[in-house]
Amino acid sequence: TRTTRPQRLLRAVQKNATRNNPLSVISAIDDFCRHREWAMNVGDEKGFILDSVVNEVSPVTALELGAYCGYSAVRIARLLPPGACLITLEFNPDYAAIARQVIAWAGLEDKVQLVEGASGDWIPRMKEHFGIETFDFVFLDHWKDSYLPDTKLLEECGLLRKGTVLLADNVICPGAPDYLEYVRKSLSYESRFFKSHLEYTKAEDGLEKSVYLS
Ligand SMILES: CCc1ncnc2c1ncn2[C@@H]1O[C@H](/C=C/CNC(=O)c2cc(-c3ccc(F)cc3)cc(O)c2O)[C@@H](O)[C@H]1O
Ligand SMILES: [Mg+2]
Repeated sequence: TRTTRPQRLLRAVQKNATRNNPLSVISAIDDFCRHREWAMNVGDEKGFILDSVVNEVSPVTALELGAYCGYSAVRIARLLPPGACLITLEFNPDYAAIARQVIAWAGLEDKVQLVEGASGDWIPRMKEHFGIETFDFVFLDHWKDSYLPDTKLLEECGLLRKGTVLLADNVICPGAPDYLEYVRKSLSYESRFFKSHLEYTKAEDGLEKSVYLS
């Protein structure tokens, strides 16, 4: 096929969503993925849980690992208080280009800093490059075997503080067993599982919310 799925997803947003209306962008993507082509966005059911955690934390500094097409960046950024910002790391240039346009269509480019690069390279540079002391909220939704190493890297770089909330997608499907074992056994985290379903399907999945206790 000439176009890629992310390109067709972006076209659906530009066709069906209203500029500067994040909810219409979210709905356009959910409709596209439910009725046209499945894509690995966190989706509406798990997205509702993501929204509730973001609203509870009301983060001033937020980090996302893995932007893909920008769906969860729009879900998170639309809820941020004034002056707050979301940094999202995406190392696939094609996905990054789509995500930038989806975020711009939602009118949220002033609240989102999309960084094109690998999380392992950029996490150590958060302080000197973005002036970030610590993150209030981290959403993990990139390669599932990167969840644990990146969490340990965030700890080592002093980017987590007492009360920082980590929210991880897909802890059942595809699964992140080493990450789950770590946050559930470690005395540095208070962890809780939110049962849900794999986006746009009836398959079991869920989110793990882990509060760093330092
Ligand atoms: C190097 C570190 C690093 N640094 C920066 N960006 C990185 C990165 N590693 C990866 N990325 C980007 O993140 C995104 C990857 C996301 C990976 N997500 C799933 O695999 C997934 C799968 C299913 C599912 C698929 C098929 C099924 F049958 C069932 C379930 C459902 C889900 O919700 C899922 O999130 C892409 O944009 C990568 O370019
Ligand atoms: Mg996911």
